[in-house]
Amino acid sequence: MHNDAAKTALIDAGRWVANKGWVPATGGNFSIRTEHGFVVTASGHDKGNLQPEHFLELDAHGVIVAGSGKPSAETELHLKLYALKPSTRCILHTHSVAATVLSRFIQGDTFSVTGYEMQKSLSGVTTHLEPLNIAIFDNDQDIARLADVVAKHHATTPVVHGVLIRGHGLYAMGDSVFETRRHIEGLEFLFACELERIKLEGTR
Ligand SMILES: CSCCC(=O)C(=O)COP(=O)(O)O
Ligand SMILES: [Zn+2]
Repeated sequence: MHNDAAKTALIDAGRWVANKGWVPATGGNFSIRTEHGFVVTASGHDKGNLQPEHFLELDAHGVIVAGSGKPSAETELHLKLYALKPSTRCILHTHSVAATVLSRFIQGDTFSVTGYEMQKSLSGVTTHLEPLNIAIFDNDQDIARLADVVAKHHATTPVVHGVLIRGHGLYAMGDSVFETRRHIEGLEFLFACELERIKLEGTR
């Protein structure tokens, strides 16, 4: 994808996730793999009202080649996820209430669900009968260190659709902007269902 098309797609995605209430208070950051590198949101902007000047262009090594301001504080995690899964073309990071609360409530290192038809919104999933697992990592203000922890985990348990960062939010990934948006929407539906279920019946 060309840089300008990437920015347009991310502006549109930002408006969409903001309308869902998933990027409050400048939370969240977005990126696309382009022909020659990456486009990533600049730090600190309202992700629901992005403008073309709110992006930086990076080369294939993650070095800034165009744009002003600072790249997202979480750029290193985006770059690591692209490196871990080379088919990934778009990463959208969101801060929904459900992802934030559930990732704190779950004490283990995995959000695991079975039995929901919506699991099939995630690429490669063909049945509600098998567990869908999303890894949860403890939040860390040292993003390089957090990215290394994700990479270490990926060596044994590959990251496929995204990861949760505890008390922080969701990183969803996909082979296109459309797929990443579908993964966010599907995962957020599953998070919301699990929160409702836990409220009704506890963790059983
Ligand atoms: C305002 S929420 C704290 C920062 C954060 O987690 C986030 O997603 C936004 O950071 P950025 O540097 O990309 O604006
Ligand atoms: Zn964040």
